[in-house]
Amino acid sequence: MREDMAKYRRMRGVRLQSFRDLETPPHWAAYDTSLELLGRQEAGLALPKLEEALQGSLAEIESCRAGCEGPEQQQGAEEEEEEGAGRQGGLYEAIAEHWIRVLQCRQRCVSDTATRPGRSFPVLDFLPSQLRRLHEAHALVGNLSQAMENVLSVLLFYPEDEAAKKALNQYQAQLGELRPGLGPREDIQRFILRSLGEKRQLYYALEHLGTNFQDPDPWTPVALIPEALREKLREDQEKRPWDHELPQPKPLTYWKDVLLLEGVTLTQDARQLNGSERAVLDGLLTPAECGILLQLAKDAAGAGARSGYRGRRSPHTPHEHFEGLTVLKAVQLAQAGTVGSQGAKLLLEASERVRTLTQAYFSPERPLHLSFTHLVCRSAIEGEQEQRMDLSHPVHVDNCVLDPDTGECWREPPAYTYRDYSGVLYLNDDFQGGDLFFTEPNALTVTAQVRPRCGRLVAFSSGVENPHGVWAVTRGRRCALALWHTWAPEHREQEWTEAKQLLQEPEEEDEEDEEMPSRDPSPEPPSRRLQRVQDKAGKPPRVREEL
Ligand SMILES: O=C(O)CCC(=O)C(=O)O
Ligand SMILES: [Fe+2]
Repeated sequence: MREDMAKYRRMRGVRLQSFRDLETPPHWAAYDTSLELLGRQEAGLALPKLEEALQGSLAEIESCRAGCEGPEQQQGAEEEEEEGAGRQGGLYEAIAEHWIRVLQCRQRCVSDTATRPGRSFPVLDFLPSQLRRLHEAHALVGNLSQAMENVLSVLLFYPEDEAAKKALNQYQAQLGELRPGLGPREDIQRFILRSLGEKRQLYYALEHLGTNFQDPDPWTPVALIPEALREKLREDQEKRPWDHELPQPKPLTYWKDVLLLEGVTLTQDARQLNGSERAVLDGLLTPAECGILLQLAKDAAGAGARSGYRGRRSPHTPHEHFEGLTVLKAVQLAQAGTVGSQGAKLLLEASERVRTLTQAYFSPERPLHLSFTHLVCRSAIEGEQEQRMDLSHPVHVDNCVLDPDTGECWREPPAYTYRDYSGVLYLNDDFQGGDLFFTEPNALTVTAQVRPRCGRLVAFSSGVENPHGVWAVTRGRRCALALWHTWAPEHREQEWTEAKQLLQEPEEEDEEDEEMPSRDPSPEPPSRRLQRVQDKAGKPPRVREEL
């Protein structure tokens, strides 16, 4: 059905307005429209839709909860069987059991409401992420009190959320005198209080009565979970929610190399990201490593024109600065003493980590090579953020030229047609806006979003199945390592190999010098070293890729 609909929508002469959707629940319709408007930087127009989506979601949760109090036979047969043992007790046990079922059902309403019709998995953190968008959109149009109410509501879910705390301080500073009574939204306060009360009872029952409880929320405070259960639940949480439904083709090869990298976890798979060949993995870099790479980007930028490092207006938007550093340039700068060599080395190592993971996850049978590696920072230009309509990076496909009107994608130049998998390894989250989003091929309907943070990798196939863009960075500086992989060895990134050789060269030279005392021992300037590496490779330098 969905495919047919998509086909009709793409047909010439058919307009979107020709369709009346009688199936999509109103909160999803409002949610999608709001994302579309936000994607077009129409914060003012998006606000009523965002509010409608949030209120619609809360109303939907209420109506779902009301359905939980029906007679016992409404419960699934499987559960009955599973918990049948409890039925041998007396009246009090039966009442307790019934009440627990009601609570379990009510808690499930959050996931049900967050699951798009026809999809298997809920959008993670549906309510908090709507509140985040609300506070950002209110801030963009200058409604600071409402921005405050919404960011305070985010903090009810996540009291330690650094980005929310920072935004709160900024709003406070901008507002000066606070309106008396300004606090988190009442609807959200009520929702959380009630939900916590229920969770407390369900965790008690889980610990003492051996009943089931799959907490749908990642925000539940640890303090509320009985200590004896925490470790086990943390493990379950990591597996959830694809543990029972995801078919696991060749799980061993799939995970062998991934698990070699300690601390890396799969946070969202393609299903959760509402698409195919997409994944979010966390833990690829430690905070200290992110710090080193951020410092590298900063030092290279600080060296400015002298170093040949390119800091300029973004090629995608006039409202942001854009700095891009290649691995070879990083190593050259390190050799010239302009940046620390630790950063340059880590840049190579991190890109290799990404390659290993991307290959293990998407292409275990066929080697992937890096075709381009780019450390990219996008910075909001202060004073130019009012009513921005543009994106930090417009919707595009990495290996073909997308025609959003027809949904077709032309695999021909100027597209980098040999790109097979893309990866973005994020280094920070202390900026506003800048989420990555995926869309349908119409470049309008947002299907998933990813919030950057240190050590988070979003990896995806580079074809038409993954159109994506980046929302405007409206405050601060967003840095990430962008990488593209190819199956074609002839498109392997030559500069990456050169950079690696250059890094190893001093040791090799020492050895060579010992063996060949007749060689001129005078140190070479970096540029001549580079020249020699290129000669060794025996090929003329290829024109480097751009974004
Ligand atoms: O930085 C990101 O999140 C994505 C960038 C991107 O899509 C690109 O450079 O092609
Ligand atoms: Fe891209």
